[in-house]
Amino acid sequence: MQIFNTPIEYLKGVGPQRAEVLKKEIGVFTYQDLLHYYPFRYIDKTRYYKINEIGFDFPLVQILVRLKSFEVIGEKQSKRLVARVVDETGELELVWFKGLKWIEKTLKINHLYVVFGKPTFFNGKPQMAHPEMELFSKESKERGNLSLQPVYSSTEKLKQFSLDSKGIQKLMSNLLDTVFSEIEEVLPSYILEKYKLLSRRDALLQIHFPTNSTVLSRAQATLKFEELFFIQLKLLKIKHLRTLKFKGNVFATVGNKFNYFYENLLPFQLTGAQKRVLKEIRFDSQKGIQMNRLVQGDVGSGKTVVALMSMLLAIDNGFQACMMAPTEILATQHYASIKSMLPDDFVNIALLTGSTKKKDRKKILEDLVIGTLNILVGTHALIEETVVFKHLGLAVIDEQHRFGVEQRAKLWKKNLIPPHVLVMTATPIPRTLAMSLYGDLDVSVINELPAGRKPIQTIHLYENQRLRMFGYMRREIAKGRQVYVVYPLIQESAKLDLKNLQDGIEVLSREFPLPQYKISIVHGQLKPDEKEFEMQRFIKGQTQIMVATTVIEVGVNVPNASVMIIENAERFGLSQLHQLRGRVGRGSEQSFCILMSKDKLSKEGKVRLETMVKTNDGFEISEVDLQLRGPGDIEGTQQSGILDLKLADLTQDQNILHEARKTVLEIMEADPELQNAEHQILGNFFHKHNTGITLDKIS
Ligand SMILES: Nc1ncnc2c1ncn2[C@@H]1O[C@H](COP(=O)(O)OP(=O)(O)OP(=O)(O)O)[C@@H](O)[C@H]1O
Repeated sequence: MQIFNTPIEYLKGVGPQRAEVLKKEIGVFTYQDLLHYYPFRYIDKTRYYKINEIGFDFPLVQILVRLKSFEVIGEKQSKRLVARVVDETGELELVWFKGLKWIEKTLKINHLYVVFGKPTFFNGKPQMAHPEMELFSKESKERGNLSLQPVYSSTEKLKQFSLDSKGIQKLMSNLLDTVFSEIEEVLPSYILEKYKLLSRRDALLQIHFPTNSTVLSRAQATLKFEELFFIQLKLLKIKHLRTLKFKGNVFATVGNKFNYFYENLLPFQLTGAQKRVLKEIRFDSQKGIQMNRLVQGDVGSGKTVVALMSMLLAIDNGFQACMMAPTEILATQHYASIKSMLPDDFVNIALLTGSTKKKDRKKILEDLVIGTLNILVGTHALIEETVVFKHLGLAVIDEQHRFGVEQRAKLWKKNLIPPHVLVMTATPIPRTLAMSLYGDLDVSVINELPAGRKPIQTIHLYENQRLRMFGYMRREIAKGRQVYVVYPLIQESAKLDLKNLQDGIEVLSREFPLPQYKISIVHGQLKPDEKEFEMQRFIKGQTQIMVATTVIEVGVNVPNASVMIIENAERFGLSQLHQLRGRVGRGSEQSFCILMSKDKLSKEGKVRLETMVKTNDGFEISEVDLQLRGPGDIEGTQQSGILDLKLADLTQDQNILHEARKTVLEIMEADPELQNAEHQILGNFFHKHNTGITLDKIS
């Protein structure tokens, strides 16, 4: 095993200088790092193309040509090296914009070259920019036998040390010579057989030196499976260790508060999905095992009431509960909506945020320690050291996936027996991401909207159709409804944001003048109490229009609002648009979402707006979002470690992820300690590669 940790300078063909560049440029420090430096594509080398075959939109090709001439032309930015190459059918231009000096030095007139690249047409002539090229030699003829030529990504700096794709491949060949016999299997053989995976040795060999495309696909599938399998194993192992280490508070009874609320106070019938999720929570919380559950529900699906009833359950069993929200506005909103559902002296409930006054804060903390405070709602202020509960039984985190495994663990530090944890997310997360990001949690889904909701109608309008937008606003306000108008927040320029907003307000105030119409304005530059004041005016129905930057994005609940207008909608991400739209359609009347955009949209911007018009389904939207942006840009993924994926791609490899997770679940069910003979191999891998999972880490 240790051989894989050998520093890369010891590999034949590397040495100290190249080692430095490999480390700096592509993070390759050890043999192992290089072994997992996979090609990012393969060139079909079964043939050489002729220049006169090259057409528009051609794939990567390999051609055999003679170099006739080259020269550096242009100034500054447009400075480039242009080379003229020919074969018996025609002439082609090769162009480089970077690394000119280096390339110029290596080119040899009248020699034969093998050139790879993606051809295009420029000014009517075939051209190839930044091609890879090597002198034609006996060796390249032989390597031509490899029908699929791997391409490794390289950098200008690496190339200066002859580590272009070919150079890296040479190192790979040396590496495999050295370590091949040491590569050990990591997956049990029954899994390899079941999924027709290659042995690990073959997979690693084939991914770097593929014999043909069929074997290559199997090699890729094998390594992807392995990668995703071990992430899942890690997550589910955390979960298992947690159950071993922590007893859970037992919520044995469904008591008076819960029942009274359900029978007398609940203003509507729970949906089937809400009931099911509550049942799951009740079942979990009476087992004596700490609950860690994710409740996923689309916007407006009624998560707050589920959270509240779970908290009542905790209180009925002699515990306290807390609810944590990512922003002050949201925490305040949760606090207000919970209070509004309960009579005054039903439970003791308080709000704690960064702007709670010193005196109030002191009283809250005292009540918390002696246990007279039942529910504490707040922001991240709740996990500060000074906040001490007498007996915290349940923590609800309304988190919009801002918390990863480790952050959640912070909450548990507060208690000998950690509280049950309920994570609520409104933005639907694509299934694959949810599995990876929250793989250690049990998942409940509220997949049903309250009865009587009409699907929101979404309309996309361009600037020259603004009058129609005013029309919608007037009509709805005349019916007694309220309207949101939202402007994007351009983080880099708070001033510009404000200007945008102010211009918008000016126009709106002209169209909707006082005293008939009243407008609330909320933006990031206001103090918390000013924001709160403006929000309250709108919530209470004293104003009909709420103009805001995206501060209202999540969680605001004004059922009477029926129009959501989003200005510069093309600037928003899909999940944000969906969240914003979710602020309307929360009552029983027909609601509208109007997406205002500029005329010229990018391709992606167009897809986003079309998707919004087409569907109201948050899960569908999140899948499109994942495809457009990739997992890296989706909030929360940073902390999860799933971005370190070397090969697997969460968008394309959903099936593999699914199967990997299923396999791990079966293993953890049957043999959680990984002691069976067939699973020892997994235990070994786990310990050797230490994935960072120890009891300390999760305590
Ligand atoms: N079963 C139900 N029947 C009717 N109305 C309901 C039901 N459950 C919740 N509601 C109402 O629907 C609205 C949305 O509920 P809630 O605020 O809990 O949604 P949410 O899931 O938190 O959504 P978001 O993430 O968008 O804030 C509220 O006005 C709430 O009172």
